[in-house]
Amino acid sequence: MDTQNIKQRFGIIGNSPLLNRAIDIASQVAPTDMSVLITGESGSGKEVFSHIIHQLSARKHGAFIAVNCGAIPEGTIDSELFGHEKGSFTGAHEARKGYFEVANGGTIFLDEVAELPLGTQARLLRILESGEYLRVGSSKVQKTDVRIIAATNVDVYNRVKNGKFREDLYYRLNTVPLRIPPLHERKEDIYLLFRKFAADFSDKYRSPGLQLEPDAIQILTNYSWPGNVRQLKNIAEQICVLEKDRNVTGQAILNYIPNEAGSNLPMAINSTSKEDFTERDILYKVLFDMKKDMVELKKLVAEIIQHGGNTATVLADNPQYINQLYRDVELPVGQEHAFTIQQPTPNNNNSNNDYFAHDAEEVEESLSLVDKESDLIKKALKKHKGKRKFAAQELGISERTLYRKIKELNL
Ligand SMILES: Nc1ncnc2c1ncn2[C@@H]1O[C@H](COP(=O)(O)OP(=O)(O)OP(=O)(O)O)[C@@H](O)[C@H]1O
Repeated sequence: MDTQNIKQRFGIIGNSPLLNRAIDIASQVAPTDMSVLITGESGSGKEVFSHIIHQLSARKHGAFIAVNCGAIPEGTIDSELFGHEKGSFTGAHEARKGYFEVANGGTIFLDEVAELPLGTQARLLRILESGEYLRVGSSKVQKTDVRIIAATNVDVYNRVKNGKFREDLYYRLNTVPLRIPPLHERKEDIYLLFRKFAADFSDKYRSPGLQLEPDAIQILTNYSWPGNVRQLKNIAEQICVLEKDRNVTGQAILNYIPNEAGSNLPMAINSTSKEDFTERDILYKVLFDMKKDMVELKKLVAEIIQHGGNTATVLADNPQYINQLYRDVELPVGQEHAFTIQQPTPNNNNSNNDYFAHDAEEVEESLSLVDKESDLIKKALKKHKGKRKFAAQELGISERTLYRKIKELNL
């Protein structure tokens, strides 16, 4: 099947040489049964390519199972992939088939493969080498015939160097590397993709078609698209649904595209929207600090409970809580290092309780952080150009948790 036919069949939009090259490699490797490691930024189309490979292979009538390794908790991943025997761990009331058993004769797509724990990597290597595996809680060797397509948006070799990914597994998976180019390396495809998505969404929502002014096209093309095709699709949908004027100007487009620091967008962003962004930035920072305070407060309360309610001892032993919680507050002389929090009573207005009350207010406000969570995550991802590792660090959560939240919140 030639490149154009593949594009038509799988709904792939784009004409850039880099994209065409990736399609060529996928179609050449598809019938060989070799393992493929697909690399590419978030949202660039790795899963789409895994489907192409499966569908153009002799296994096309077999199962195709996509597993998001980053979203499955470490404690259950072996059982999900390889199955388990009844009673092999608390809660294993029944024996369960794993994906490798279910996909026998087909293909497994292991997305975010770099997130696999080392123990699971050893099991995976065994399957790749001999097709053999053990169910969790069993010593009976099982056999399966599954093709593995793995994908990652991080540099797996870097993980190898840091001892987080097995080198032998890396080479075994990477028999054929397939790189999906990010949108900023195929700018000529951006407008094409936008037009296709906008037309599809106009159909779906029965809204009139969109026309882009030249400056709007230029802005779309110059934007860096850290979330790649997925982000472009989301923005096309938003514009399609929200934009009243179907003749979309550059200024209108700017309302949908995140502001880029050191932006190379061709239009000057007017001063009001710039100010808005700055205010929003400050708000995010405040919310983020409040979330950190919440965590510190929770730790502090837990410590106090563990110490039978002896607040003074806990505070004296843990000055870091006070430093963190009261970093922006000038404490009264003599109380910088330790003070007791008394039970607040309606008439008790002493200075210690003022602090307590002050914090209680903040805690109350910070409850709304649940609603702000998705905004914060988006903001962190934008700030770190879609790099989940750094966004997770900034948010103070693990990369795995961030990954789960992105899926949960449908970001
Ligand atoms: N060239 C393309 N033409 C049309 N649609 C595309 C193209 N590439 C990707 N898409 C669409 O973009 C979205 C994201 O693609 P996909 O899920 O394959 O990305 P991914 O790289 O696997 O993402 P992640 O890193 O989050 O796992 C999907 O809706 C997919 O259909």
